[in-house]
Amino acid sequence: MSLFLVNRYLGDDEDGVISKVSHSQALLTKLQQKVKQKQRQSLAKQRERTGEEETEQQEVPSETKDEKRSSEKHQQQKKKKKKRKSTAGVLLDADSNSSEPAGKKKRKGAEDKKQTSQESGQSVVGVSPESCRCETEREQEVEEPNKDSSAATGFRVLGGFESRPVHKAKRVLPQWLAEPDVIHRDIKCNLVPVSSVSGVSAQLLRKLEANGIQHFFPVQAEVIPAILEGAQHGFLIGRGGYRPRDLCVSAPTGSGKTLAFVIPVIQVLMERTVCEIRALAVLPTKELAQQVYKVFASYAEGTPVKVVMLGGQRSFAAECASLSEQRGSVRCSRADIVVVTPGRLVDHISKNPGFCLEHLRFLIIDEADRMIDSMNQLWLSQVLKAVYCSAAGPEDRTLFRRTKPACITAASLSPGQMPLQKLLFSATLTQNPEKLQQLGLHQPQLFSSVHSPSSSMTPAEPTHKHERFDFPQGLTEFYVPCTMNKKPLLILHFVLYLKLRPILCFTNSRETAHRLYCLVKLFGGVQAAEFSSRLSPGERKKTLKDFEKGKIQLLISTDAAARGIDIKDVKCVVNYDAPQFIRTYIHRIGRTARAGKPGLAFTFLLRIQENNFLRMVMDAGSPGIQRQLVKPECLKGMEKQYEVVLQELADVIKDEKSRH
Ligand SMILES: Nc1ncnc2c1ncn2[C@@H]1O[C@H](COP(=O)(O)OP(=O)(O)OP(=O)(O)O)[C@@H](O)[C@H]1O
Repeated sequence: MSLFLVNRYLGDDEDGVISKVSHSQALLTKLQQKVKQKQRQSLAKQRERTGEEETEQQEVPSETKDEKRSSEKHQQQKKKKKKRKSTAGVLLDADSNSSEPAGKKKRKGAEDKKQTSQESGQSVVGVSPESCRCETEREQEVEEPNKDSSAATGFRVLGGFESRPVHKAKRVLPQWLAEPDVIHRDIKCNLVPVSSVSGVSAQLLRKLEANGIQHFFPVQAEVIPAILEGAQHGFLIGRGGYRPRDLCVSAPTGSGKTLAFVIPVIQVLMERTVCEIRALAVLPTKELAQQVYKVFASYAEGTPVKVVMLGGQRSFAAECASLSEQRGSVRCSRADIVVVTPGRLVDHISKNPGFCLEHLRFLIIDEADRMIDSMNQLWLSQVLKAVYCSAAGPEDRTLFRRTKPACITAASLSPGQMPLQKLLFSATLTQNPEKLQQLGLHQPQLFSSVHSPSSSMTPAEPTHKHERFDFPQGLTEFYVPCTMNKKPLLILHFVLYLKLRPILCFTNSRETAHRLYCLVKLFGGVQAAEFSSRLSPGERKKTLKDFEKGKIQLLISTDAAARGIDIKDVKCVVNYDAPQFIRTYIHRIGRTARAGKPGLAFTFLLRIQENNFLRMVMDAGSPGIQRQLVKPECLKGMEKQYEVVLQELADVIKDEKSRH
């Protein structure tokens, strides 16, 4: 049985006369006949009107008779048609009804056409087949408007073809970036008692309290439960057999992001039986890796969890020995958590056969935006290769297995998949989806405290031109208009007379840092130190320790200390050289006003730098930067000594250059 029946119009006679001829031929002949009839009919009418009827009768009597007959027949046919159409019209929608009957329109149109052709002097008598076809076409043209009318055809005409203005495509953020889980900005007003966050063991709670932590900061209160939730059925299998979502955390400098991953990772790994590398924390510099290692080690103490740091301070062989040992023919891991810099990580993946990442559960990427920028080192692809190197084949019968992430199907989830979860942290996490895409995130979830148009907008709104970041609540920003030669006097004025110490002072190059350090030392009266790649890792470590202990009043540093370094009670940050990029500015000033405490940030600006710098800061979402003028009289007293010191400095630098 056919589902659809297609009825074709075969003319008025459906008596089977044309059944032997092909339908199309029959239709064509019929149409041609009709055209002729119409032509004759209209000709006759015209003659009647112009009084030429008699003459015409003499000339073509037989034709006229025929015409009359055909005209009568035609009239009858039209009546029939009209009748049918009016019946069809009853079935049509109200909007398809035409005020004027279609047949009438058709006639009127045809008549109008004829009139026009006569006016233009065209003879209708003896119409050639060519002109006949032309006339037919014209008639069809006149009929066009009637085609629109569904009343004429009996079919409903569907709409939606009218042209509309084309709108320019808007750029939209993926939903997970546009609608993040919001982290409260104000630390002090949103403290959460540590005991009220479920899933943290009594042992860790005791440790937190012993370290003076009674409350979790907002970022910790949000992120710790989220990580624990992804591992609530253990670290070997995701919730419901699925891979947990990767997490991205964007919260201000000093807001406590380190503990937000340290606590849940240790909590999850405390329940492990076999020691294998299950968490890898990757940080851009040795100092930062050292700092994060310390926090991990402090909370892992007293638990079975073992933490190892790979930062290049020890020999490669010593690091290998700390990672695994050989017991007979079996390799045994000696680390559950490894804290590492990208360079050293790649070294161990490629050169250390005892470095096994096949059991990795957490990949923590701290200072994630910087790590994305250093992606050209290809460390991430090396890690993923090492994680999935022994991807099991179909013959594998182990309880849990590890296969490269692909489409989720019933078959792909059986046996259970050992998940790898990426955890990204930064104070200036990029919201550029193209950059984040390089990390191959799985159903990412964003935690952010940035209430900027770019993050609060709906996915349908365009992205904001400038990236916006969150600034620490307790921070007050200033800029100090100055000239190049007054900068050293200004910094001395800050330390000696304003007593803003300890000061962390940033320069744009290690040469400037060194010159300034030498100058301040020659000037005297200030305990100063420098911090840059001029120093060995050991010297840098000692310098930071002395600064933390309060032995150094003025630490002059390159951007080596701009990111992540957590030094308690830095009262003031000075940008001796204005930073070129907003991210650098945010990380530099974030060395003060940490953990909800107050702090001051000053930026020395030359006249030509003012406009661009201030615009950059305001565009980034700064709550406001105030102008701080230092009167020339305040510096007058130091000028004489400064001139002398400048002479000495030239000799010192010359001396140093000759020695190298
Ligand atoms: N719940 C808490 N209670 C009290 N102090 C805390 C708490 N959490 C973290 N801190 C302290 O706050 C300081 C800043 O923490 P942390 O270094 O983790 O900040 P961060 O967000 O990683 O900053 P950055 O972006 O600059 O790296 C540290 O000294 C830390 O000990």
